[in-house]
Amino acid sequence: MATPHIAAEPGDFAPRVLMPGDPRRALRIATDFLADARQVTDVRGILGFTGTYRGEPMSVMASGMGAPSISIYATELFRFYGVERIIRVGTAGALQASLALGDVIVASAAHTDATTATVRVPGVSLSLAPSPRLLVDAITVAGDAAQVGPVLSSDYFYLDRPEVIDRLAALGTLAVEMEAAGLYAVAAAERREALTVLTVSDHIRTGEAMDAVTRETRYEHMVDIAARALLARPVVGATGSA
Ligand SMILES: O=P(O)(O)O[C@H]1O[C@H](CO)[C@@H](O)[C@H]1O
Ligand SMILES: O=c1cc[nH]c(=O)[nH]1
Repeated sequence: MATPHIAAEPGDFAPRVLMPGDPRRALRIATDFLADARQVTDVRGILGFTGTYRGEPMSVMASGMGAPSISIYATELFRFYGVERIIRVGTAGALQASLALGDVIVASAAHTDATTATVRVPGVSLSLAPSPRLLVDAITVAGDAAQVGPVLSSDYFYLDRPEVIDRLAALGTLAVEMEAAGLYAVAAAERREALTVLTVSDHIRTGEAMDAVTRETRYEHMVDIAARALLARPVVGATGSA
């Protein structure tokens, strides 16, 4: 069995998946966090691994960048590989002075300029949000170690729109990234669970930024929160997740 974008067999993925954008971060997370990790797919260089975390099966798979890319992988994992729960573990640019490089954000909602909010129900802009129970689990696990709030999932990495950023920041938006909204829309459509946890890699206000290697490697705190939230409740099936 293979899908157009994943070359794995049935049972190759665990019901719980960590999903960074970067395939190299996926490899590092599998190596650092999972026991007995084995590679299960590498189509287009989008690496996926399955092993165990604290004795429970868990997978790590990259999403690539942007809503179209994560929508493909999340849909195929939910629809064809029995995945029940995905937590994106990504990087983001901070919009608020309260955030510093390396801080962790739990994305309780995702504003977006992508069509993913408006294409599914004509005339309606969907509220794109994580699974409430997964959100509560992550907040409980993180305690004071993460800020919780809305993010902007943008289709644009390079687009100078200070007025948009200012307005979103004034509305309490914590940071900008590119995939949370796409993931939340797919999870709603497939009736599965999803959440996004982010590490601040740069600051839109101050111009501070991690270099590429630090961005790839500084994920321990974020992944620890995400992996423990994934495990917080048993997985009992698509419509009856505990
Ligand atoms: O570090 P990742 O998870 O890829 O996330 C962020 O980094 C990429 C842009 O550099 C986008 O994918 C954005 O969402
Ligand atoms: O999408 C992203 C990710 C990190 N920083 C940004 O400014 N945008």
